[in-house]
This record gives sequence, structure tokens and C-alpha cells, in this order.
Amino acid sequence: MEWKYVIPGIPDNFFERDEEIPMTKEEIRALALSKLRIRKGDMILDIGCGTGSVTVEASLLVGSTGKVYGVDKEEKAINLTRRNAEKFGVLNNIVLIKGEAPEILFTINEKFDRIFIGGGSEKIKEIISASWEIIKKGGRVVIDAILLETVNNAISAMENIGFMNLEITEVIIAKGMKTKVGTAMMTRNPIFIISGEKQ
Ligand SMILES: C[S@@+](CC[C@H](N)C(=O)[O-])C[C@H]1O[C@@H](n2cnc3c(N)ncnc32)[C@H](O)[C@@H]1O
Repeated sequence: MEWKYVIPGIPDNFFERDEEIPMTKEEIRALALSKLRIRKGDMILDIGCGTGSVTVEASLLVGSTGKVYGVDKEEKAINLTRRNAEKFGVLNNIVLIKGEAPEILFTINEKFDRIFIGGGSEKIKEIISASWEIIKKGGRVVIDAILLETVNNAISAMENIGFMNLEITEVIIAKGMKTKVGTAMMTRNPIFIISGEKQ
């Protein structure tokens, strides 16, 4: 398999999957990556790397001068992300760490330009607070959330901590599905994409 495009939103079926491990779907991934505003050479942290689709796409965007750290509390997710990184030829650009956020974040001796939070909703306040400590000035944090409680907790934590330019976008994706009589649009869960900057 060869992936030669640089536009975010690699088709979902290009990734190796495991039914127990979630993945950020391609349309949501494309939007989340655009909100991250990744530059060549950036240091990126992906908290809750899951299947590795965000880690892989981010590493294609930062190029060989950047690096992506993927963290997940599940060994299976780390292994799946590694296999997907190998598949896309970006393993050299990626550092994978098994551990639970926020605690594991304090063991990483790096500062980041961009942080994506795709997991850890039950500890979102603590993860945002830890992210503030390890993000560079001018850096951006982007959060994908499904639950209203996560959105509420994330927004209030970001405001209290001092993140600026907060933005929240609700995205509802409907995909066409062939039926006997025509094409029906099947709606997926609404997803909230929250972003903010450390200035
Ligand atoms: C929705 S999935 C992320 C999908 C991923 N963005 C992708 O593109 O494949 C959420 C992931 O976060 C991980 N997770 C949840 N809470 C976590 C925590 N506190 N620390 C680290 N990982 C966590 C889960 O194990 C799961 O793999």
C-alpha cells in the first residue's frame, strides 16, 4: 500500500483495525488536524492514540524534521499504532509510550507545539492542566469530545488555566448508505472539537 497524498483525512479503511480499539474517523480527523494547524518540524503529542490514525497523519504532516509522541493506557492500542505507523512508513518519526494520562505526561522530557487529546474524558481537567505544563508558548491544544460533561469540563478547565482563543465546533457527519430503494444518510454521533492556545 502506498499513501502519496498530504491532505488530512486518510480513508479509514487504510488503517489496520482492532474491534476493541476506537479510531477517530476520517472526516473528524481531518477537521481536528486542521484545528491543530500543524507545521513542518512540529513536536506533537497525541494523548489516547488508539488505532494510531491521528498519530500517523500528524507525522506525515510534520515531516522528517518533526516528531509525534503517541500515548495510550492500553498495550493493544500502542501495538496497533506501531503497526499502522510501520504500514505508512513513519515509525522513525514516532515515539510510543504506554501509560495513563495525566500521570504519564510528567515523565515525558519534552515540550510540545501541538497536543491532541482524543481520550481520557474522565480525567479531562487534569489532562488539560498537565498539557499546559508541557506545551510551548504559542502552542495549540485540540480536544475531541463526545460527552457534554467532557465539553463542559474541558471549556471551564481551559478558561481557568489561561488558554486563549477558545473555540468549540460541533460536527455531525452523515454518510450515505445504499438501501434497496436508494441512498439513506446515516448520522453518526455528534463530536465536539475544542481548541485553545497558550500565548
Ligand atoms: C477514541 S480513542 C482515540 C482514537 C485515536 N485518536 C485514533 O485516531 O485512533 C481513545 C483512546 O484513548 C485511550 N485512553 C483513554 N483514557 C486514557 C488516559 N487517561 N490515558 C491514556 N490513554 C487513554 C483509550 O485507551 C483509547 O485507545
